[in-house]
Amino acid sequence: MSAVVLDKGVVSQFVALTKPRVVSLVVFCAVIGMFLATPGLPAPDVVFFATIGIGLTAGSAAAVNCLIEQRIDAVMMRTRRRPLPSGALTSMQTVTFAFIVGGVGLFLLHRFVNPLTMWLTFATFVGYALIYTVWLKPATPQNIVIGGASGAMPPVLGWAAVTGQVPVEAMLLFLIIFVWTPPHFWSLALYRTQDYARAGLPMLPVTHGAEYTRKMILRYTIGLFVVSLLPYAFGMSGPLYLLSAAGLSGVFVLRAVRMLRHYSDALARSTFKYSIWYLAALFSALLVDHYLT
Ligand code: HEM
Ligand SMILES: CC(C)=CCC/C(C)=C/CC/C(C)=C/COP(=O)(O)OP(=O)(O)O
Repeated sequence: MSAVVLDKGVVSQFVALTKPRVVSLVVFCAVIGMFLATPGLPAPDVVFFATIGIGLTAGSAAAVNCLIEQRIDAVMMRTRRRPLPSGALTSMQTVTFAFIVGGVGLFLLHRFVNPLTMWLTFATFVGYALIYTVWLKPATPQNIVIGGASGAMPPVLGWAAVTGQVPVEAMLLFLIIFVWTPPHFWSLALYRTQDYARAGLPMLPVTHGAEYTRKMILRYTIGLFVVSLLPYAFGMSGPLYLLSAAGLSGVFVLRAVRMLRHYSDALARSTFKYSIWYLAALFSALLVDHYLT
């Protein structure tokens, strides 16, 4: 048994279950929320336990998603090599892992951070691992718009961890990720449409076609342009952030325009990658602005 547990290949399969790259950005946004929540520096122990607790719970949510979607993952080119469809891990191993990792995460939040953060993180877990995965994803092309609410929670969790409250500033950051999620996901869905069609999932390009999806991406990036300026409008950030947000969001809008006019899978793929750098850079700008201006 211990030989199996210590096997390096098995460990990397468990790590893969947690969707580590997605969770890294989730945790990054939560940590930025922690630093923005206070004029000085947040207590190091709170930052430490909140980061680990939110990261573990998010990883557990991703593992539950992998468990529930293993049959779907098996028919999509992008996901068929994941630990469950490839047979590297069993459902039982995944349930046990998700239960332990999520349980430890929530325990740390309750014991060393505060109960509000634990409950909000638990609600985020339920929102993604159950409501989005089981109910919304197979039911409606608006799945990621509604489900995006749980993906938008990380800065709120960070803020709650440090202050025990969820003020309007935290909700502005929620709004930014909420409006960012559709162009993030639909850019990928455009060049993965065949995958989603084969899996029978009602993603927007499958149900409404590529051109409609590209129009919606443009609308959301314009919305994101406006929403990304709100931290400045609300006096939460200064001119350094304003310039960064306008530049980053402007490039996103231009990319959406280009995708609408001259579509190629390569452009959609690079726009998807841009969406990830966009969020990381926007949140970094919030942080730099917070301490420098
Ligand atoms: C409901 C909301 C969301 C949906 C439906 C969604 C969908 C996706 C999908 C399908 C992928 C490709 C994953 C893969 O190839 O394994 C992806 C990648 C990614 N997502 Fe999202 N996403 C959402 C929210 C978020 C949020 C909130 C963040 C971070 C704050 C995020 C960060 C990332 C990152 C960093 C990647 C790249 C992973 C890699 O390079 O392997 N996503 N997303
Ligand atoms: C508890 C907590 C803080 C949770 C954070 C919420 C979270 C994990 C948000 C990210 C959402 C995500 C990984 C979407 C992938 O979509 P998908 O599952 O449809 O993608 P797939 O096709 O690659 O499985």
